[in-house]
Amino acid sequence: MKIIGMTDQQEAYIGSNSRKFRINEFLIIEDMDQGDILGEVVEVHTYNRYIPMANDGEIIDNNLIKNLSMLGFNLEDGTIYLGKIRLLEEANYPIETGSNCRIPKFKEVKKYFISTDLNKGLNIGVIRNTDDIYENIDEEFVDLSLTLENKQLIKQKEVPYILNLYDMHEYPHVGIFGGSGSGKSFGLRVVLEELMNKNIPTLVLDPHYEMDFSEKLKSDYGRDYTNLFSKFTIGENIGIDFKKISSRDLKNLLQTSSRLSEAMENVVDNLHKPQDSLLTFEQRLERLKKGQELGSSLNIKKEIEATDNIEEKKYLNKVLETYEKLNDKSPPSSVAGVSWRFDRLKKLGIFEHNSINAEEALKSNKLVVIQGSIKIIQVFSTFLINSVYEKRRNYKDAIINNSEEDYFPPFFIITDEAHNFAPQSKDGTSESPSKYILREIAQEGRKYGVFLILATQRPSLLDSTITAQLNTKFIFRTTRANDIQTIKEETDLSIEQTKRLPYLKTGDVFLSESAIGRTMYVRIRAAHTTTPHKENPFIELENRLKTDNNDIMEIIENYLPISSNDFFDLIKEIQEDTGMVYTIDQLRNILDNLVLREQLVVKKTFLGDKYEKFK
Ligand SMILES: Nc1ncnc2c1ncn2[C@@H]1O[C@H](COP(=O)(O)OP(=O)(O)OP(=O)(O)O)[C@@H](O)[C@H]1O
Repeated sequence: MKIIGMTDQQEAYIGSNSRKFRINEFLIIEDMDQGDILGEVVEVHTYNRYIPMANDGEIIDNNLIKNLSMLGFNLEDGTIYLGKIRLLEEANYPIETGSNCRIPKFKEVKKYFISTDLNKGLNIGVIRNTDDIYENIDEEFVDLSLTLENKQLIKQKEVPYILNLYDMHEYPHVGIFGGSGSGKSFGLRVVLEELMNKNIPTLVLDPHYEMDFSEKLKSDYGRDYTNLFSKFTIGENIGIDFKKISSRDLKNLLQTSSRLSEAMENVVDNLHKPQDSLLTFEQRLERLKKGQELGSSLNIKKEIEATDNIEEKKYLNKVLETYEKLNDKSPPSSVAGVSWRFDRLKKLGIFEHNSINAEEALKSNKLVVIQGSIKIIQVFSTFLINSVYEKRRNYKDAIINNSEEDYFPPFFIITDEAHNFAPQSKDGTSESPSKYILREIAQEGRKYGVFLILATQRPSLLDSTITAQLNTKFIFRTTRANDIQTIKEETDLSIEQTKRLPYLKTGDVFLSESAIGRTMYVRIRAAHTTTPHKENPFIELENRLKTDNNDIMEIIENYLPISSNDFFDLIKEIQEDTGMVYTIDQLRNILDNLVLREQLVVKKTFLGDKYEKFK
């Protein structure tokens, strides 16, 4: 392996008669004057003079070919392997043409690959094309994980990629970008497992209901995560204490079913009082509606006079009081709009629970998964994130102000589909309630030890203020031009790497950590746990059909052989025996289906069709 052609202080071309170069592999150039210099292969080509190909002029020009001959390459001898090598650190002078190149030893390059101790980092995967270096790696980095290639679990054979957790104090937030099926959710799962391994309190918003860690991929691979996470579903076992919400929170919550008009927003502002309980708010709303149904103060007063029932009188007096206070500012149509939205919200069960258990789980260093639809998570998470962020902030501020405040730990907030929680503003599109708190954390969370990991298929739709604060980025396969454009602007990916983005294999990722200042080509390790949605839907359908058919066969078997003339009596019999009711057509369909699945055979007789067991 030799340096060929024109060189400069950053780049050089390399050629070999026998060794193929691989993209992203690391090589040492033994520069005759400057000593050993480390570089990374960023482009690879092969050249064969007997099979000339049009080239874009980047590498192979006539000068280069002359140069190759002068350096002793035998051009008559078939293929020459060529590569472009980029130095990790700029050299003082252009690299000497003709210098030899060699594969580095692990200890020579360790500092470029491993930026932290194992116990201070997250074991994310392996650095691609480092198998030569892995051969003499330190013992502590051997067999840290498996990779999953073509559905096979493979022993580690490359240098591990350890994401520097402790450096997040300085470079706090992470973006995970990639198109559909590129391996984003899988990568997120690996990061979450690693955070659980380190007992880092983490709040995960899970609109896909996929973040469960109870099922292991393989019994002897990775630890058991069952006790390290708690899962909550909004409306089922987590919700909002109504007493704690502000009018703004309530407006946001009401928007989940559909947008509030300005008039409706005013109704909420007038109707909601601080410290309202669910009951006091509901009663006030109901009284206003009742007053508006009666139509005027005079009508309400007439009703009061007309009734002898003391309770009824009391109630109507309150109706009158509410009506006189609020009617002017509350058009009945807007009150009705608020009222049905409120009923819908209540039906979600969101006010029947609080978030104390989730906050306690965070305080005991667990990973807390919040599940629900995107819309409901948008609103609920705004409330929850505000609440926990405030607790953490108060605690940290209290230390500075020498005052007392309950301890609340540093924590991560993680979400998939982040562009839904913090969308980039475009004229006329609606904002997400969660955007402002996420933006605030993106800008000042570092001060308080609150970190974001935001995953999205559509980086171009994510709020750009937030994107700009994401210091570490995982970039999986991306094909959309405008997302690639955003990635170009927001990361330090080289032109060659950007060109490769649409072709990356699922699970391969460009990982760019500000702390390192360089982008690595990494394969995400096999996760220790599996997603609950792993079943192929077509296999699910097939299994379902099999079970249905077996169930029905168990019933039908008792009545065989069956003649089509007896269908009517048979239906009655089946109903008496099992309670199942079929029409003649349904029964015929069932039997024909069992024939198709070779559980029955049908014979044509002069008395009609006769169904018998398949032998
Ligand atoms: N690192 C990996 N190693 C092996 N297989 C992987 C890896 N990452 C992803 N896969 C497989 O590829 C498939 C798609 O991955 P994943 O669900 O993570 O995609 P995604 O980018 O999140 O897509 P979407 O945004 O549509 O949910 C999964 O079945 C997963 O098992």
